[in-house]
Amino acid sequence: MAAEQKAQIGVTGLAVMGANLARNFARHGYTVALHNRSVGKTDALLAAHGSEGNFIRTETLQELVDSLETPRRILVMVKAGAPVDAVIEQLVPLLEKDDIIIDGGNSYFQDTRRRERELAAQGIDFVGVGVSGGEEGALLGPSIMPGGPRKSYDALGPLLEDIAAKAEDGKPCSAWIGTDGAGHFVKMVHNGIEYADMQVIGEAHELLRAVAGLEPGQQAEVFEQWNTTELASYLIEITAHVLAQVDARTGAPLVDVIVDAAGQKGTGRWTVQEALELGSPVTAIAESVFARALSSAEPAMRLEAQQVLPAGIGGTTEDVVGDPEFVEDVRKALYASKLVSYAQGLDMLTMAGAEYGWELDLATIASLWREGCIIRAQLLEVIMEAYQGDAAPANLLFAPQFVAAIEDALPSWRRVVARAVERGIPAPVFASTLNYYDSLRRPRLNAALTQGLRDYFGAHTYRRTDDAEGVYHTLWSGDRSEVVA
Ligand SMILES: NC(=O)C1=CN([C@@H]2O[C@H](COP(=O)(O)OP(=O)(O)OC[C@H]3O[C@@H](n4cnc5c(N)ncnc54)[C@H](OP(=O)(O)O)[C@@H]3O)[C@@H](O)[C@H]2O)C=CC1
Ligand SMILES: O=C(CO)[C@H](O)[C@H](O)COP(=O)(O)O
Repeated sequence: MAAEQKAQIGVTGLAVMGANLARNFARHGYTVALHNRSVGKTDALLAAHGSEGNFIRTETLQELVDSLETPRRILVMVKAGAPVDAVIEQLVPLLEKDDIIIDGGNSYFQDTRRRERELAAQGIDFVGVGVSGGEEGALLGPSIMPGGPRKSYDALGPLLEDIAAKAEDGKPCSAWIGTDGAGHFVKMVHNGIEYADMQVIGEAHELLRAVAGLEPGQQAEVFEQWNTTELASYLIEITAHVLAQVDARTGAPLVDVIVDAAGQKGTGRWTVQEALELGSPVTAIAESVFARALSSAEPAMRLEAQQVLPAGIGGTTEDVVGDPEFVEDVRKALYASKLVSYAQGLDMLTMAGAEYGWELDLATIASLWREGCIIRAQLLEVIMEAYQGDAAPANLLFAPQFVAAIEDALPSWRRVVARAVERGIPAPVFASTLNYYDSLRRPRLNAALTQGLRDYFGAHTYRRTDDAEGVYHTLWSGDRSEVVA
């Protein structure tokens, strides 16, 4: 390669994601400058894949900066958190006005907002970009959710759209999401939905075994079949693969030798923390985060619980081994629960848009999630259509096609939750999504009594159903007459 040739994009951080994104850019004809803190990863990438395109090897950030055409585009793919700040701190003195730093990791969106503010003051565009698709997606086409200043997308968009996954209609799964941390926020909620999707699939897996008596290998066939229905999605597809996998060491299903303690890196937890701040009821995501915590936080307590806590099962319910009707019930319940968790996540995006001044377009977001990302699913095509046009539903569940789907699934959904409760099989997402659904449609909620109690012990006041304006208090410790507060 000619020494003076400049790269169109630089990537620093060449672990799984950075290396594969760099290769993806190179495969699309871009010259890519490579940098990693420890040079070993750079050399390993070049040794294994250097022939895939034009790469420029650099050892220092100064070399990386010098190898790029201006305005520079530098993709940072290092561990989220302090490493991102460390890299920015080292890069900034080397950059010029209008250069762009792109953070493609799973950064916390408030960090992204802060970084954008700080760098804008120095004339540098900082773009927080959500990237989903894991190792394979990064190489073959991820879903890309860029935030940051709108003008930065003019310089970045064409590159991102080139390497992004393409939906069935040929549209790239990359589009500008909104200012500052909007891209990372949307990726965070994507991951929250990913948690809920995986948790409810896990609940279905447990019920298929405990109630329907299906072993993992048989369940793999069930999931494979479900993947030909409206449940069709990447996570259902790979569930079939994982359940079919036999452990070479023991001959048992691999899933049975994996320790039942789920890890988490933070994006699900952040989604719930932020939902609490916004007052957004993402119950499916919250239950999923807590289910992972319960599985892993206190193993000794779980062991003791198995010894000391009774099941209290009355023996009124029987297994329905191999019963195709129960399997179909689980499938329909899974679809309904999935719809609710998407509805909750999208509602959270609407609330966040209002809070942070982002004009989040739910049709665009659904369109970006159609391919490339972990939650990609046939359903997202339908969700995208539901939000297109002027008559977008206030809640995803109100879209006519989903009202009909839920109506069809409801008897199954209720049977599955009832069966899980009767049998003492945990199904927090199946149950919490059904509770959300029933709460949403119930004319009166028990919140009225909560308000009465709050007024009783803390004079917190309440509003009356027959007076839209007034705020009232009952003199609970006096004569119990009502006064205007
Ligand atoms: N793995 C996945 O499936 C996905 C990951 N992401 C996100 O993408 C980002 C990258 O993920 P992944 O590829 O898995 O890599 P990791 O999150 O494991 O990060 C490893 C990389 O970070 C670098 N690094 C760590 N600390 C520093 C530091 N202080 N200064 C400079 N470089 C540092 C490492 O350099 P060195 O080699 O020198 O140690 C290495 O290149 C993360 O934010 C992750 O959450 C997003 C989507 C999917
Ligand atoms: O962003 C991702 C996929 O979209 C990553 O795979 C993420 O790390 C998954 O989260 P966790 O490790 O908490 O399960």
